[in-house]
Amino acid sequence: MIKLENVSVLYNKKILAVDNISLNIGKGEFVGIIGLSGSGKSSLLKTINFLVKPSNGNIYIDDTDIAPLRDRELRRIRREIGFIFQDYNLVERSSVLENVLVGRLGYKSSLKSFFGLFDDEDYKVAIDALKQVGLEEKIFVRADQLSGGQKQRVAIAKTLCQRPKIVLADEPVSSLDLSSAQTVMDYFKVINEKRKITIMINLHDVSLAKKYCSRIVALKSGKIFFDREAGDLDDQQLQKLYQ
Ligand SMILES: Nc1ncnc2c1ncn2[C@@H]1O[C@H](COP(=O)(O)OP(=O)(O)OP(=O)(O)O)[C@@H](O)[C@H]1O
Repeated sequence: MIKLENVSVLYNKKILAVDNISLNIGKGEFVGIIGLSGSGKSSLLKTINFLVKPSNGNIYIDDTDIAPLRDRELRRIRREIGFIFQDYNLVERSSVLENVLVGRLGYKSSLKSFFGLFDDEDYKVAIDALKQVGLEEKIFVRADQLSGGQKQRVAIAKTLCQRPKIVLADEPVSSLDLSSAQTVMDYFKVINEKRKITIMINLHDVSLAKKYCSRIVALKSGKIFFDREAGDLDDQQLQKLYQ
């Protein structure tokens, strides 16, 4: 479903954030990316949907090489790849529903998107998505009145409105306390299991990665340090990773 072949990301012609990574992620996998700060986790995730262009290598989504795609085709592929940010990426002064509807824009003509015109189907999808993350009662509440954990659940609902096949999440729980982080991770698990959405998630907290992910890819200095099933991790390896 996601295939990376010898992918590198070089910033300003000198900082090699991702160093020749090859990786195959199958449909429905829940993959945690771990590693020290600066090891390239964020750059790796962002290069998968071309938020950051790779300086080398090929990226395939469902066997389609995305590098040669023109705007419209790239937009179609990106619509199927949700991206969740650490800082939620919501419009704070807008309601929960308005924020979630933004996830439908990829399905609208440019004119309808410009005027923010949504139809009954859009509202239905948005409300279903909010139910999925247990926030249907907050639908008319302004985003700035929510807790961090609730904001991240709104971000998940917004992404679900895209009807994604893949969700990439960049440190989505690192600003949250443990209990809110677990609640948010529980929702990732639900969308992975119920909707069969493939998830790649960057996590600082190894215990969360072990608890929720089926596979863990560890990065060190932009390279894969290890790649294994979550159940196979051992403390020695983790010690080496974080040395
Ligand atoms: N836009 C950018 N321009 C220049 N250098 C960058 C840029 N983004 C990241 N870097 C550098 O690339 C390297 C990898 O950063 P990246 O953010 O991918 O790592 P990370 O593992 O996600 O770190 P963190 O856990 O702190 O977010 C670092 O040296 C970082 O300073």
